[in-house]
Amino acid sequence: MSEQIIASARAWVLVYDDVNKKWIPSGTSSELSKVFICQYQMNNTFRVVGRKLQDHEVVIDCAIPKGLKYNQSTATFHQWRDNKQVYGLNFSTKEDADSFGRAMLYALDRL
Ligand SMILES: CC[C@@H]1C=C[C@H]2CCN(C(=O)[C@@H]3CC[C@H]4C=C[C@]5(CCCN5C(=O)[C@H](Cc5ccccc5Cl)NC(C)=O)C(=O)N43)[C@@H]2C(=O)N1CC(=O)O
Repeated sequence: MSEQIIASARAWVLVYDDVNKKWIPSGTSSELSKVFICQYQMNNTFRVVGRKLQDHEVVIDCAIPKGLKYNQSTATFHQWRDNKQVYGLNFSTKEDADSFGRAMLYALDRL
């Protein structure tokens, strides 16, 4: 009854380098990852978790706060920010982006 996966998609996980004004891969190398939206039912919280397909390195693990502004920039690139950084998901397919985006909106709707 703990954590429920409500979405999974393939994407390159990026963070924005504000100094050099460019996207850099999150983690030690730029590799395709599996990204999930996980729901904790007992306290109705959600988070985005991502792990590299190859070595399972955790490349993202961030809470989805109530009121988050989730920006679907393009059909395959979605992004959002927290007080520390800007996260970007460069999805491998439009379908992956669509299903992840729908699950994100579902989560934001329930918070
Ligand atoms: C993987 C390469 C990548 C692929 C796709 C395209 C799509 C557009 N795009 C960007 O980076 C766009 C272009 C302008 C730049 C300027 C600033 C940025 C960067 C930092 C955040 N941001 C905001 O616009 C945020 C968004 C937001 C709105 C609302 C809520 C939350 C947020 Cl985060 N606006 C605020 C006000 O925060 C930004 O996304 N930017 C990506 C891109 O060019 N490339 C190619 C490359 O980089 O070579």
